[in-house]
Amino acid sequence: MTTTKTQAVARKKALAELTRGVHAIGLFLFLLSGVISILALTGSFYMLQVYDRALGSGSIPTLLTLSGLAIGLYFFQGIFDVLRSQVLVRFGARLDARIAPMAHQVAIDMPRFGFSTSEALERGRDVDTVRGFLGSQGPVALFDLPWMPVFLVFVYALHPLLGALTLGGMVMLTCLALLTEVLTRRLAKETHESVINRNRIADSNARNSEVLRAMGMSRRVIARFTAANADHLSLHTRTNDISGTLGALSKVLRMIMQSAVLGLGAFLTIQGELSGGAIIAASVASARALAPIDMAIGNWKQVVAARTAYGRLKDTVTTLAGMTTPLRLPRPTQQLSVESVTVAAPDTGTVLLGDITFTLHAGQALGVIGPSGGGKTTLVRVLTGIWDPLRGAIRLDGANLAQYDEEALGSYIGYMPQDVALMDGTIAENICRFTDNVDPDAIVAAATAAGVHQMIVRMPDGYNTRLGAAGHALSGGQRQRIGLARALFGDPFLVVLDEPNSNLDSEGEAALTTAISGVTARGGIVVVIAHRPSALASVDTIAVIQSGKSTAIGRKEDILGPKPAATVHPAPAPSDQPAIKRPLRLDQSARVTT
Ligand SMILES: Nc1ncnc2c1ncn2[C@@H]1O[C@H](COP(=O)(O)OP(=O)(O)OP(=O)(O)O)[C@@H](O)[C@H]1O
Repeated sequence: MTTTKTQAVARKKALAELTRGVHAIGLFLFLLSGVISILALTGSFYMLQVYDRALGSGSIPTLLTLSGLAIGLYFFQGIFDVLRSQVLVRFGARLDARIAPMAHQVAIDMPRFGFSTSEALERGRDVDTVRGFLGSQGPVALFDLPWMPVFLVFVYALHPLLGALTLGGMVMLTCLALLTEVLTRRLAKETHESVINRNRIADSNARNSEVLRAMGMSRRVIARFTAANADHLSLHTRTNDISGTLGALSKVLRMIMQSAVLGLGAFLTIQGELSGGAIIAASVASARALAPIDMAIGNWKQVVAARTAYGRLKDTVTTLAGMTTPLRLPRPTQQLSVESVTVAAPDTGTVLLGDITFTLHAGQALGVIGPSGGGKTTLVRVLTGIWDPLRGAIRLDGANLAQYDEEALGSYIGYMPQDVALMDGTIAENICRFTDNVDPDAIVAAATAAGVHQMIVRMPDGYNTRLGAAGHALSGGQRQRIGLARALFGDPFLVVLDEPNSNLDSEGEAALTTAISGVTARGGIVVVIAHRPSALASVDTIAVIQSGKSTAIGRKEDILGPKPAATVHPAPAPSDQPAIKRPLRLDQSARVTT
């Protein structure tokens, strides 16, 4: 079977899994709604019997029997109503438990592809929207809709003219429901987009809290938020105006209908075509026939929101199912090869890095230098699998990164981003990447390799120090050093460090140099991005990346010149860039050999 076919089958299976039991539960609720609708005729039958039988005969026992029967049936109706809402709520909770992990998986993946965190978190809210809807009156109205003919038939049986009047009312209310759908559909989409836009600004403001305070920017960013919020409110108001107006119109129509049925009933009674009880019975039954449409119009906003959210969740599930889980490949031990790699930004498709080729062998350390915006972090993103290359391949021991199982690949790679934001948890949890049943020695070994063990044990709670959101309980340098320990945890084969010394003091820089040497000594590969030359002390190879190209790559001495005899770390060049000895032009396919 081809990969596309396999993925299509997997998507179908995932969708079937997601909707497993939906048909059975749907059928059960449909039938239950039928029973409830039939029981809802109790009031009408009661009226009919009381007027025509009990009052006619003047029999108290008949009246008592009828009343007792009606009360019993009302109780049954109540029990079935409770049962229906409980089934809906439990079904919502089951759906939530099934989808929430997948929605969260997508939410944490989305920012990698240029989506804002508020857009990403929206996926989590989609689950809440669907679950909330299932617990509301919306689905009750939808399940009652197909049973409206029961009441229509009842009214028709009382008198065809009353049936025709009720049918006319149903048609008018259905037209109103369709009009609500047409008028609010586009607005609902725009309102959703305006919420995301407003939340994106709110999210960005909250993230920059310190900068805003220090530079007195609060008033201006609040104004930006207020403008976005005003857009949202205007759309929200328009949507509510439409659904509110049409909702009120449908209520008025229902009341007119109820009176019209009474009036027509009275007319027919005067004409001697209808009994007194039938007037009330017809009025109650016709009101009940129109109630589901009225309720559907009233809940239309939620219906649209739940439908849209469910559509997005279905996409999420099928997309994730289309991804094949690769076989777990053995830990790489030999080499990293970058073969004619071109990288484009996932959101815009702009090419950021073109045709990069090099090979590193076990025990090698590559320093990547170049001006700001040249494409160094972009290289890091493809080396670590954060972004897929547009063309070319990154291979570890010959296997493309895409062939590795994501979790296994993560354990073969150590990555330290430019801005180290640690996670809410303890230092130990952060270093071991939240691994379950971890060997404490492995945590200490990683901290020791990063030269941060002493710093940690000097803290009052040592490895159990809680870091708070984004690790704000630590200084920038401390975060960077713990980030290095996290990158070194489990002795990964490939260690990629993006400007690992930007916040380090001399002690931290020395520890970094030792850590890099440690990785190469145990047969690992290090790629280190550096603006400050001290990070290059223990690398043997240098690549220069500028304007999205690799303009030079080769042995460190050839690119930077021989190391000055008296200094351990090369002195910074005037531009704060390592001085490059050779002109910035080299064969793109230059291979670094050991
Ligand atoms: N997600 C993205 N979408 C679009 N363009 C991007 C994205 N990320 C980076 N870029 C662009 O790609 C180019 C290279 O960025 P990159 O972060 O790789 O540079 P860099 O060499 O690491 O810079 P610095 O040394 O300042 O960190 C820049 O022009 C940047 O604007």
